[in-house]
Amino acid sequence: MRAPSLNPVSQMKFPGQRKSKHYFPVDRRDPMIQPLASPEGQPPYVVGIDQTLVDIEAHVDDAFLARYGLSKGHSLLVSDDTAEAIYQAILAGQLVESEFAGGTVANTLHNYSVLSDSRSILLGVMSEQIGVGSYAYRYLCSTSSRVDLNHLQPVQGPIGRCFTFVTQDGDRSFGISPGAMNRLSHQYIPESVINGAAALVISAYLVRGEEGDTMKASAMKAVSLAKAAGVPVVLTLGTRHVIEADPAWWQAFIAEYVTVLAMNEEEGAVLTGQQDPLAAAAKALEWADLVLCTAGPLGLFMAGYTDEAFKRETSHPLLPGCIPEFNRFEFSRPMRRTDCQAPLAVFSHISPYMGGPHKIKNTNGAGDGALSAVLHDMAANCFHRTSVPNSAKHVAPFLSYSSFAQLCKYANRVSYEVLCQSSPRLSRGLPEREDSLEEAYWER
Ligand SMILES: Nc1ncnc2c1ncn2[C@@H]1O[C@H](COP(=O)(O)OP(=O)(O)OP(=O)(O)O)[C@@H](O)[C@H]1O
Ligand SMILES: O=c1[nH]cnc2c1ncn2[C@@H]1O[C@H](CO)[C@@H](O)[C@H]1O
Repeated sequence: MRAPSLNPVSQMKFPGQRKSKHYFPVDRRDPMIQPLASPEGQPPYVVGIDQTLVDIEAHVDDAFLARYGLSKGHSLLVSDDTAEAIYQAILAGQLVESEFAGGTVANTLHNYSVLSDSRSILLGVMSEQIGVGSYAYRYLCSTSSRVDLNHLQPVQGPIGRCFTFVTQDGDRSFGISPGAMNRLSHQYIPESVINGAAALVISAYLVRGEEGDTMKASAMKAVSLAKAAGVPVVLTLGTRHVIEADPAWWQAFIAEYVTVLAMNEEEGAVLTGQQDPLAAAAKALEWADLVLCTAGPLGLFMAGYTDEAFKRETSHPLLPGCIPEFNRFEFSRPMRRTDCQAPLAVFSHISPYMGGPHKIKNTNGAGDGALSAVLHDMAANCFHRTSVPNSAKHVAPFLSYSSFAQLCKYANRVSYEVLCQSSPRLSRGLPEREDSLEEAYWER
């Protein structure tokens, strides 16, 4: 097992220059501003709850998916018998490409920690007895040492398995064999950990359990604590099937608890009834404060609120869409609707970075990557607020350090990196400076 504590980190890596203009002015200090935090001050952390599982990746054809009742592009639970049959089939065909820690929230935390070089905390279960080479062992081996696993709940039995099937078009479909992944007890949701976080990340998958599973109740405890403490709750929708089972329940849940909603256009369509990702993001603003809607080869959209008093007009070309010139105020920074005296809805969009990688082998985790970038920017804002509280950046309670437009750029860049590394978990962060960026892309 790992050492109980992590290396002390008193700094946090900031999102960095994603454009030549200062994305974060790390080397330009305003002499009038005194940083107040002591050098020992701890940077913020992000906490998340996930179903602990390992992705077992295999490349198969559509007929294979049909044979085992899987749904293309989605995540379905499979019975123990089906899991065993699948496992034998992929072993016999020597189809296993990799076995790697997965889980949509855990991927997001891992990537957050890689990008920020900073701490995140994962809540979930972990097998009490771990043999070398077991799934639990692989899980621990492929999680960043910046992800704090000290609060995991020990359980009897295996963690979950996520058969990750990549088809020829690069799309991914999941079959989940849950093991003990849904047994998280509310006693392993520490109030102090939730209350001190820059954000709490959960996924819609957490409610998908069987009779007797405790995960949903534990997640509900966490969101209630976060709400009471004013900690932003970040919900990622995970897969269409979970939402379409009861969209009205999700709408009410989001309205009650969620600050930041992340979804792809399919999930957005079942939640809101709007096929168009921009329209879906706009509709979701009825319930959430900030929305990230990824749309595969179309890039991604963000929607949110800013106060009329702080709106900033873009210098980019105005874009057409179901909301004409929707990006007009994309240089504004997001705020909670209730923090705005006169809330103004703001939208932004970006096309895939460099048009997307030359060849995409696997799109698994591209959306999780985008969300980890948004979390990094939100946590950087918390860090800056405690370090330089009298900065003009904090005249209002903004949710992120950067504007909608910059958030889109950063999220999109991280998705591209996930696609290039062909893995939902980044093994390295982004370059400090993107020398090629200006000429190659932003200045185009
Ligand atoms: N085919 C593609 N070409 C170019 N860029 C892509 C492509 N697919 C995905 N991307 C990039 O990745 C981002 C996220 O993709 P996508 O909408 O597929 O995420 P997702 O379905 O939520 O993924 P996951 O659930 O596996 O994390 C997009 O906004 C885009 O920047
Ligand atoms: O039921 C689930 N719970 C948690 N994570 C899941 C589930 N199904 C799939 N993924 C995870 O989603 C990631 C890509 O977004 C994959 O890495 C996979 O592990």
